Amino acid sequence: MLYVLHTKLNILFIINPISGGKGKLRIPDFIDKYLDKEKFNAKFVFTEYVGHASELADEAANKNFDIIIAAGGDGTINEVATKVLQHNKILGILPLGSGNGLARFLQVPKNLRYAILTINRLKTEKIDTATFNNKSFFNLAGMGFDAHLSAVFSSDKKRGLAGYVKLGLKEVFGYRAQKYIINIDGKEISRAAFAVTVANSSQYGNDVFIAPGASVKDGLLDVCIIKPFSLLKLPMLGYVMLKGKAETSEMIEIIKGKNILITREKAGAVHVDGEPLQMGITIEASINPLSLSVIVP
Ligand SMILES: Nc1ncnc2c1ncn2[C@@H]1O[C@H](COP(=O)(O)OP(=O)(O)OP(=O)(O)O)[C@@H](O)[C@H]1O
Repeated sequence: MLYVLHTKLNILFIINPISGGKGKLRIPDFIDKYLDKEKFNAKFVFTEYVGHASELADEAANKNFDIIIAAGGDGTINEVATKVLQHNKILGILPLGSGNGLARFLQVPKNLRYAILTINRLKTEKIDTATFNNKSFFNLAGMGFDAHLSAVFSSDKKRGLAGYVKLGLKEVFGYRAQKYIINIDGKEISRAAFAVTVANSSQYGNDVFIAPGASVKDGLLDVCIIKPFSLLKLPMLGYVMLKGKAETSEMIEIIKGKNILITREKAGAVHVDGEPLQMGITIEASINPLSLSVIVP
């Protein structure tokens, strides 16, 4: 949908200063330089703690903001989009995170100037959103090694891709697969798995594809089961994901569905769009088709 404007739209940029590990103090000036002032009344705010983006987005939606921009990574998008969805507003993305999984799927330009010009054009599309128990997610949610790593990463001072890879390699050595019973639209399977990811979109970020065939417009979730593997095969797993070949690899099983119930051995870590949380033994995931308006190129 393309908007034809008679009055200016109020737009709030919620900027996470720690996303992606790079300084962002000059970002408001940069946005101001390229944003179309004929179309928008803009305000900028920096987040100060975990959960702050969600509070700011809720407050803005309750006031008269039409569009709320998440300037950060998937964690920031999660907080902002959850409130945008609740209030039926429009989400925009400036991909300033470490991985930028959803932004990459939507092909929002990584170049900040082009990403701002994308906002100026104001083309929107509806995308699917999903829930993981009572939490909304937009890119990926999961358990197993992914969740363990996101918990360790969140307490690490260094963000960015290099920090993530370094930590991943360190943590993978001590990690043991767990058993899961997974019910997908009424069909039950039992699997030992290194990780179970429920994907709305296709990648963790940085073009590492766990669900290359996933789409935010198909009304389906992709349940991706990484099977237990010998550490000698770790480079192969990396290769398969970087090449977008997870669907044909013997190391990963992918099943599409709408309503997923996962029962695991013990309660503990999960991740929702890369942010660590604790949940119980059973986790229910479901899809809300074409429920969120997002600015796209
Ligand atoms: N001022 C702040 N200080 C510390 N943490 C913050 C602050 N503002 C936001 N956060 C938290 O930062 C976390 C990481 O944000 P985000 O996911 O956007 O970046 P990232 O992890 O670098 O990128 P990606 O998810 O794309 O890999 C989120 O949990 C968010 O709540």
